[in-house]
Amino acid sequence: MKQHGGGDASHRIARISAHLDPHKLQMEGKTSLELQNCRAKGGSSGFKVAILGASGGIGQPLSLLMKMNPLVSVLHLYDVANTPGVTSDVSHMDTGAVVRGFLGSQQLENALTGMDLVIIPAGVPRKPGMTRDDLFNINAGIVKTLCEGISKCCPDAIVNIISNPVNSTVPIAAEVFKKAGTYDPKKLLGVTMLDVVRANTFVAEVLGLDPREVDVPVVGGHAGVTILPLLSQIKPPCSFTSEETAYLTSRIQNGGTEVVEAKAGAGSATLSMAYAAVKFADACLRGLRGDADVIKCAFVPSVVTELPFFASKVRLGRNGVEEIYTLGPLNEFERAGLEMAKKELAGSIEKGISFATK
Ligand SMILES: NC(=O)C1=CN([C@@H]2O[C@H](COP(=O)(O)OP(=O)(O)OC[C@H]3O[C@@H](n4cnc5c(N)ncnc54)[C@H](O)[C@@H]3O)[C@@H](O)[C@H]2O)C=CC1
Ligand SMILES: O=C([O-])CC(=O)C(=O)O
Repeated sequence: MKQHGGGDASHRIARISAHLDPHKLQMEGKTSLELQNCRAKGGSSGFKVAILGASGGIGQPLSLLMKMNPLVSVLHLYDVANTPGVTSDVSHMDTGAVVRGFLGSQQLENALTGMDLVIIPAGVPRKPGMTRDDLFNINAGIVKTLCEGISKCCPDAIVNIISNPVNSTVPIAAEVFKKAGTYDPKKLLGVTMLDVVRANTFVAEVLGLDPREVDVPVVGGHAGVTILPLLSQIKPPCSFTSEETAYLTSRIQNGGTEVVEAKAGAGSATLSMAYAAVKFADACLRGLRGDADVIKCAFVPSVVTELPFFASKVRLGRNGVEEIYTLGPLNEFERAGLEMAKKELAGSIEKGISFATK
């Protein structure tokens, strides 16, 4: 019997089950890209987004939240483990995005082909007593390989890097893209949104405000003293005692460690990170759509300081980062913090560059 929407019923059912199982696809002799295209026609108009590391602590809630984002028409979930289960689960949500799963390195290229935005939370998290830099030995190689895939399959995509240490993994990504001849500094962004999310929350707590009314710029990088909240520039404008400033700065800088210790060996921030990653990815997509005044903090290739990468407020647009804002007036406490941040950042950036160019 012919069905409305094209194809007979048995073919349509085969197509739907194949979309959930890449192995069935190969048996049918169709490439996953062919299938992706035919499925995408049924989805809503919007952007194509891939999550690399989609089965992890961050990856799973991030997949859930991106499936809920109306700007996403196609959502590719890639990991080296467990993507069939995560994909099956998320794909039952009755939202517009079409979800497809990709398992293992042989499926990386299909996962990346045609993507507008690639979000990378792949890699190991901290345990108590570790610094983010202790993750370098494992995560540097993971990010390098994934970025080589991006260069090959979706060189024009916006890339959001979550994997730690962000202060080094973003420079690694830049070097991989340079080597491949695909580097566009406007499209590479390290995700520091969680620092802003925490800063807004902790400041709101101290001031007795709704966190949604607070906006704290956080600049520098994403580890310890490189996380530099600019409390003198918060919205709404407020002043703090020196005790409040010291307490808030330290709590924001150590927010990640606070979660690592509370989880006691079970990992680091995942739920608040997924929330922050979606907030940031949504801003990138709104920028791509052409919305005006989309401004967020991110760790990007930058000339704001003498360092080649730095986190500050950026304006997101159709080409990615369209404007990077200067730091504005800093008070004495922040100026001292900036010097400490730059010193540590310089070493982490250099470490990433030399890893990728060796
Ligand atoms: N930028 C930020 O603000 C934050 C960054 N992070 C970082 O995010 C990363 C992930 O954290 P979690 O999700 O908690 O870790 P997790 O261990 O729960 O998940 C990581 C996932 O990556 C996958 N993976 C490993 N190697 C891969 C590869 N080569 N290709 C694709 N996937 C691969 C694993 O199979 C796993 O599913 C860590 O490096 C962590 O430090 C965590 C919180 C905040
Ligand atoms: O602290 C960690 O290891 C994870 C992270 O980057 C954060 O929560 O800010």
